[in-house]
Amino acid sequence: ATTETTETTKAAQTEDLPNVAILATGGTIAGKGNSGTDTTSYKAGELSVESLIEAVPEMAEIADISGEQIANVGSPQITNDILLQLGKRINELLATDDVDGVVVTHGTDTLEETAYFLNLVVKSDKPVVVVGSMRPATAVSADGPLNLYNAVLLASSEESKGKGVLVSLNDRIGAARYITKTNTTVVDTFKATEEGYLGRIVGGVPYYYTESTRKHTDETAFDISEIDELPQVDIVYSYQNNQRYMIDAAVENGAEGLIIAGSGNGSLSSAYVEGAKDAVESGTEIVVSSRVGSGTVSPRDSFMTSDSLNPQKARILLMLALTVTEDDDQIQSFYDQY
Ligand SMILES: NC(=O)C[C@H](N)C(=O)O
Repeated sequence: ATTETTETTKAAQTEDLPNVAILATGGTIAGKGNSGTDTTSYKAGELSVESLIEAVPEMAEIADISGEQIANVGSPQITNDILLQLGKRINELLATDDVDGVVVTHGTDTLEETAYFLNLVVKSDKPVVVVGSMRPATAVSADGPLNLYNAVLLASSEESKGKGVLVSLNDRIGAARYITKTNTTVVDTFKATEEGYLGRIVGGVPYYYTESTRKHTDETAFDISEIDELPQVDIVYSYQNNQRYMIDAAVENGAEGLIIAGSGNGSLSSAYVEGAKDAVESGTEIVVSSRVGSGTVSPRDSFMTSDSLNPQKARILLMLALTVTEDDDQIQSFYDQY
């Protein structure tokens, strides 16, 4: 009888655990190097989602975990098609009562782009946490396993609900809207220098302190459920002596939108201004962002501006904006709100 009770209690406990789906896309968190000290010449996207889950058995104590392999690539190989597949799958999973939260494992190089995309297209207040690592799984002091555990912890937590898509590495909780990769190699690379983190994880407990003020998830105008292809949006960079052919090439190659990473507060050379004006004439939407890395690009008469979105996130928003409108005022209002 005692055994029976114990088993029933265990079963009840398991039922009570939140269900977290881990969707794996590759990256260094699934990377393998040749030695424990190889932290730069390893191969990203090698380990399967099953191996990632097996490496952290402690996760089973806080959640019922399931795994799905969406892709297994280094994050520079993440395409619009993968973004759409991932966004749709997350919406499908979160629409059921069987999934309480989602963790996406991802390479860190373009992680903020995927996180911001999901922040704009996930239609649920359930937690979605994007996680990566800076050291491959084979490294001495690999950071992936604890980052993954923390991501599952956040995805299982009631407190994480309604905060938009979260990014967690290095015991920090970041908002997809604000966080960016700031260092090529160090573990402490994801930062939001102006807005800061939403919180941190201490001794297995999430502590939240702030929230993003920008609209996200079910508050946005975007619905990808019927979308099979995103519009082509490219980025050109500002530098001294730049020539307009960079812009012309993007237009000739079919860019429906173009982000210009301006210098300073979005300043542009005369060559870029001329190129951009002609691009607008030929139907390409131009948004000016900044190469500086932080700060808001102030509104201007001639072109739309990206608010405080860096060029790579400004691109994500313009792709989605172009799925609903070509009206500059409406697109600008998305930059002001999201
Ligand atoms: N730390 C990382 O994950 C970097 C890797 N190259 C990637 O983005 O896939």
